[in-house]
Amino acid sequence: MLLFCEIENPLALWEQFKYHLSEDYIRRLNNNELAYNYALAYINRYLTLQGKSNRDFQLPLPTEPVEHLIEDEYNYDQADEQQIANRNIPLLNQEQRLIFNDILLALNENERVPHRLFFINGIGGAGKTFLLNTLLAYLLGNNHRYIAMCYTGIAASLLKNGQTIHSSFMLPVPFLENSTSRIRNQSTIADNIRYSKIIVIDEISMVHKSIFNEIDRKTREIMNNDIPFGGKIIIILGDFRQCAPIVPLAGKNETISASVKCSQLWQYFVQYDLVTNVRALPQENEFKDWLMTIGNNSEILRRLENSRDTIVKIPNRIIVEDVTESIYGSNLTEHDFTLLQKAILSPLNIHVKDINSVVLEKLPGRSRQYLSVDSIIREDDTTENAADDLDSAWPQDFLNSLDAPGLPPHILTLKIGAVIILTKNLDVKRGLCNGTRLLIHNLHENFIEAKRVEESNNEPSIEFISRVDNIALNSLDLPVNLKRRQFPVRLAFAMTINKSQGQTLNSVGLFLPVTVFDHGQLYVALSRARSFENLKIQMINIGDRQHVAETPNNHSYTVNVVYNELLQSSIIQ
Ligand SMILES: Nc1ncnc2c1ncn2[C@@H]1O[C@H](COP(=O)(O)OP(=O)(O)OP(=O)(O)O)[C@@H](O)[C@H]1O
Repeated sequence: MLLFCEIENPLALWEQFKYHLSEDYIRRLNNNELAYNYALAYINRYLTLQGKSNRDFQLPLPTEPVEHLIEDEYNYDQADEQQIANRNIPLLNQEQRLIFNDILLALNENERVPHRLFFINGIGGAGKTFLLNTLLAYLLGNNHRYIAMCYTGIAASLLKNGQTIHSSFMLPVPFLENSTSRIRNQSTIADNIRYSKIIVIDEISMVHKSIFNEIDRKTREIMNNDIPFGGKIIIILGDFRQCAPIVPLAGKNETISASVKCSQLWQYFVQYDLVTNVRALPQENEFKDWLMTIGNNSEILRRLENSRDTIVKIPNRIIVEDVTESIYGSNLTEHDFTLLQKAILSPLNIHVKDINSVVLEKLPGRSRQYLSVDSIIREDDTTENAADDLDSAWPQDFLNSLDAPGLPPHILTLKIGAVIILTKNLDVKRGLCNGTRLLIHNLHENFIEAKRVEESNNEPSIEFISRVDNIALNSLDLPVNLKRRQFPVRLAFAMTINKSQGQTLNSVGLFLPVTVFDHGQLYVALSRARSFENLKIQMINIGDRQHVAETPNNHSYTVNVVYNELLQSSIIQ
């Protein structure tokens, strides 16, 4: 609430509810005043992870130094973790075991492994998460501290004590070329980094080089030395066939240059490969092999003249005329959880929106509209006159018409039974992240009830989503920043390919009214599916760039964009 709901008087709220907020501590400590201190310290620690503190909300700080006494962010039972590690270590396959053993040798400063920087190059389904969680359980089982972070909240929620990179290192959003971490060297977060032996960064292909360099700079500063990453063991993981860091309006060179492979630090990493797909069933191997040819761009039908793009074959058996009909059929029913396993992907937002409206129509029942309240973010010292000027320069109608990736729409049209996606990290630890998909259970005036199915638990859990302030910082190409008060959700029967990275789906439709335009997009879209059987593609003929075969003997084909430089082990600039 403090972070997203602009509460007018947080102190009054605290005074009214402090007993309830501190109940657990009161029961344990039998001392109300001390318990309030613990609760305030807990709130402050949570806010610190988001770059704020109690002071920002006029809330008191604890009057006694209890910060170090509140439960550790690390929520674990050492014996349990040891058990998990003991169970999983014998299961590691040869590739996983080699990496695991080398990391332990580095941890024990054994001279057989003199390097401390590991890059694990893994295709999807090669067991990266399994290996990581085994390693993390081993570390916790032996009381070693670590930091596990990912580019997206969704991936972070799959790792034990995982967090996003931005919150682990308190990086501003957006992170600009000369932005820096806001961690104070004397803070608990700095201590956590100081005493962690290992730092893990997953989804490394999406991480911008300047973020990577800043993590290195900050770690050296905290460790007070000049060794790469302060001498810590760094484990980075990823698949560079997937989408690269997002750089607005970037061409090929800017995109490549934003990759961590172009950082000076890349040369110090030792590469390990995980190439065996542990997840694929034998009957899916043909599909996996085809995916690799797309990801590596190794079977090119032809090259387009004067273009970086290449043309690849698409098997005719997965081409359909109407992908919406193929994936969703004619009618949908409410409370159908299988919808969460389906999605139609497309390169551009405009087409995604159209499909979402079409599929929403297929659901029975009346739709409900929620309108946002939009405003321009004002500086704290804006005078009343200046505020009036701002309001007349940026009228409501114009603000309402703005749309930016990551921002919910001004007019949000929903129905019970619709699939939605969160546009904000609400609670990474509980898996409520930017990218989490949920099914609407009920719609109310001031909140939405939605259900999701967690991987570890087949019983759907119910979540309550309320309106929050959604901020579009520097993403609208405007000299001002927009604040939109709206439920942080969008419809998600369809989504953009970039947004789908990291999603696992049982039934995937790909809609290509335009061809893909960025590195890795075709591979990411196709690899959301697990076999040819659950993948359907609808394409529109676009000259020599994309074509649907008229006869079974003809090829269907489309554009594939792969920057080979990103697939090489190092990039010479
Ligand atoms: N050594 C192993 N023994 C038993 N099961 C394993 C092993 N390695 C991986 N698995 C299982 O294989 C499946 C795929 O592994 P995992 O999710 O770790 O792959 P991944 O590389 O993280 O995939 P993705 O990149 O697609 O998320 C999971 O169900 C995992 O539990």
